[in-house]
Amino acid sequence: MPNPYLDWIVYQKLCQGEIKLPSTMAKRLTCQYLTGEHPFLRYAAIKMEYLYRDPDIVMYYDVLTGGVKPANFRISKYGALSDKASPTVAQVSRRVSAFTNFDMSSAEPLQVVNYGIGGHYTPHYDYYRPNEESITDEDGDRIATVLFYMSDVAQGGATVFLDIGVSVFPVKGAALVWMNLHRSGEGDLATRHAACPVLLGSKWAGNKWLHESGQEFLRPCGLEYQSADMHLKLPRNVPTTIS
Ligand SMILES: O=C(O)CCC(=O)C(=O)O
Ligand SMILES: [Fe+2]
Repeated sequence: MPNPYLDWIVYQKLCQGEIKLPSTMAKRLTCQYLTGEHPFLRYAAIKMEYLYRDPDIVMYYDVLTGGVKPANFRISKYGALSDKASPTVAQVSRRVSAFTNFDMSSAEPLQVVNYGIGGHYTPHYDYYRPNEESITDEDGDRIATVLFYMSDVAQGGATVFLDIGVSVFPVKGAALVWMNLHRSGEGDLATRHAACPVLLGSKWAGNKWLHESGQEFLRPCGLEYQSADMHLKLPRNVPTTIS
């Protein structure tokens, strides 16, 4: 486990956007317009930007153009919406499949969350740790996370990856996508992440967790297994001076 004191310092620095990626990683990051056969992509190419490689963390811009609005009849801090709930929710799923190319039949319902001032989420993994009970065994683990930013946040509210030193500040209408599992199916320890406190404004986010089942041909599994000490080899981006 990471040193809790250093972890706290790194968290704070990432939340303030003060940790830069090493140039070896920055050089590997590309931007492109996603085009393809899917009707949604033919209608409008999506801008995608790699924010990290292996684990791949990708931002897709303008994927929600006014599509999801919080309902005015029920405002709560948290809600899960199935595709059957409304055509808009089903449309979000279709859009995710258009830009990720993943199969949506094993995905969880869209989880919509609102963080007020001070709202945050402490560091965690989205996949099930070996000692945790899986809620959907038959569909496998959460292979990827799709995090929609449904609002801009005036200040704070970044999504940060503590062990690889990545900060992502919310951009309304964008979706952040990352792979949680190695190709072998084991959880990737480098995906440990947190939501930073909202300092000003409010943050609306939507989570869509994609599961392994149905992706066999879309993302073939690999044979390399994660060794027990793999986390020790992560490219840690711990600041060298602590003030
Ligand atoms: O809202 C965020 O930035 C991250 C949320 C998150 O990690 C989660 O809901 O699992
Ligand atoms: Fe998460």
